[in-house]
Amino acid sequence: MISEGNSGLIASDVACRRGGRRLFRGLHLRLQAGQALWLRGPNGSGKTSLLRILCGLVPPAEGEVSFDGTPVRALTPLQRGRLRYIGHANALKSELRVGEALGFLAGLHAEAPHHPGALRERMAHALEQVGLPGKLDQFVGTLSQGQRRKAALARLMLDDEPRTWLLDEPLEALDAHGSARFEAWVAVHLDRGGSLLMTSHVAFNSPRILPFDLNPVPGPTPAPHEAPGP
Ligand SMILES: Nc1ncnc2c1ncn2[C@@H]1O[C@H](COP(=O)(O)OP(=O)(O)OP(=O)(O)O)[C@@H](O)[C@H]1O
Repeated sequence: MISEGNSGLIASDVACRRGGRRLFRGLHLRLQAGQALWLRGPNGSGKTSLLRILCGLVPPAEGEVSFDGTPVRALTPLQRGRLRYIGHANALKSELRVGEALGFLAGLHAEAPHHPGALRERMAHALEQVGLPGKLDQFVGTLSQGQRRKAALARLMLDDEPRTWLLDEPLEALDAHGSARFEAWVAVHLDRGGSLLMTSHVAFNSPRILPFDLNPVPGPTPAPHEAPGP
């Protein structure tokens, strides 16, 4: 049964403006436990902007977004911790070792402090799952692009409870084996009651990730001198 407390991510009548131009409007979306959506649209149509609106990083120009019944911009840190956003940037500092960078991210949303030994073991296991065994003590800056992407995705393996994943181009820079692994994790994640909204310009096979097309509003492109917005 769906109650406010597990209603998932809901966008109602959302519009987005960037750089003085309306990208989309009237967007309705619902993402519940066990569901996965593939957000599709041409370059510049607003997919990244929508992901950032959905996780509360930027407000929509119109409309509302809620997560389990709470407006997404008013989520407590604990509630926000149930949303996992991974953008184009991997949020792993080059000068840190992989284990330090992942440990920092894991600590950000932890409901209780991790025991350092247990966390190290879990991170090592997560890295094995993404195909980076033994990389815990390697500096992030020495990883290849694909390895960095895999390390960022390893963050998703550190959660006890299934979360709502908002992933911007998770397959970017992954090899065929990495993509296949990703699809396998998604299947397990959905079976556990997690959910996923992802963008991808790379084709993939998972029939469980249903297409969701972002229909841009036709209109003039902004003047090149226009200052970027927040
Ligand atoms: N901070 C900003 N200030 C001004 N304009 C922005 C800003 N962020 C994005 N835009 C503009 O908004 C539009 C949509 O960008 P966005 O990154 O959301 O598109 P996208 O669909 O994710 O594109 P891609 O497929 O290339 O990743 C682009 O025209 C971009 O230039």
